[in-house]
Amino acid sequence: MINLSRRPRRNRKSAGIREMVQETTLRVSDFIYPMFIQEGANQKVEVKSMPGIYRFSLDNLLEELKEVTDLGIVAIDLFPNYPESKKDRIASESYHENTFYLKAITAIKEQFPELVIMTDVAMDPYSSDGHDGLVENGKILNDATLEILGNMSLAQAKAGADILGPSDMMDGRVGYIRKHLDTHGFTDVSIMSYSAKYASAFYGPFRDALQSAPKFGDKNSYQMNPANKREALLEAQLDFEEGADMLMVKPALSYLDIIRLLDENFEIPIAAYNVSGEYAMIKAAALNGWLDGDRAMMEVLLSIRRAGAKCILTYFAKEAAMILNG
Ligand SMILES: NCc1[nH]cc(CCC(=O)O)c1CC(=O)O
Ligand SMILES: [Mg+2]
Repeated sequence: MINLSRRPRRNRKSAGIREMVQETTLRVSDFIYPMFIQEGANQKVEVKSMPGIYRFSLDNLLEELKEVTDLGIVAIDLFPNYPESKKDRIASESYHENTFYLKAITAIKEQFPELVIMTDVAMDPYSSDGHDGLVENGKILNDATLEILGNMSLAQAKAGADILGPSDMMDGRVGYIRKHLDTHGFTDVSIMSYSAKYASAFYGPFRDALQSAPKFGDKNSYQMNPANKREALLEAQLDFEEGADMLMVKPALSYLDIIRLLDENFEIPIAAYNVSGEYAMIKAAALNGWLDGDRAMMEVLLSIRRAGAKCILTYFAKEAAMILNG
């Protein structure tokens, strides 16, 4: 026998001990479930590149939400899909009082008053240019976009949103939105800022889901360069100072170091967005029989928590909840 004073395997010798010493845990309430809504009735359309994820009309979404809330999921992030015919340069549909997205928020809140509803603040689903900001001569205008985001935010707050998620990456928008909300009496509406949002290939399936891909160019003049880390600190610092309640890193898996960095530097909750492409990757491999989808899913979610995220926006929310609930 070799004389070893440290045998780490002792802490792995039984299921009980392994559980006892487990450092990071996943809870169903860690998840925010992103969901897609479209206009119409009795619609449930599977997103091709996201098996198991659908675009629902409101009636079917309300049905689905029964299942979602029964699983113990406490929060959703709702994204609208608009037809090309409703889009314009200034995303006017986004703050039109009678638009189906805003009416849906109110209807969901009525039926599920306890459910936390997060909304997306950005122009892209409503923009004929498919960009998150206002386009002029091929350029994305920062300050003119803020005004539109302010209108959109106020409309979503009025509709009943609990948390607004500015995902546009314009400078100064958190402060602008905060002030606009406060001025109109919505001091209780929270902001979860997409603080470090990278220009990523992993948003592909989401843009399929919403038919929201940019009509020209790319998003590199507002979303961050995947090579940069210090810049994430600056973005987070600004959002913190401007009044964000929570900071988000997006995507999650290629940016675990950024999650950790923000968690170590800020005293507000850090969220991570396990994005559409990260979901699609695991689904595709699992459907091919190339890996165990359930195990890969749980491992990935745990890694995001371990890196320091308090909550995780994930399309896996339902499936992971089923496993966690046993
Ligand atoms: N403002 C748009 C927005 N909000 C959330 C996502 C991506 C989410 C995902 O891939 O799951 C995107 C796409 C983009 O920036 O092009
Ligand atoms: Mg910023």
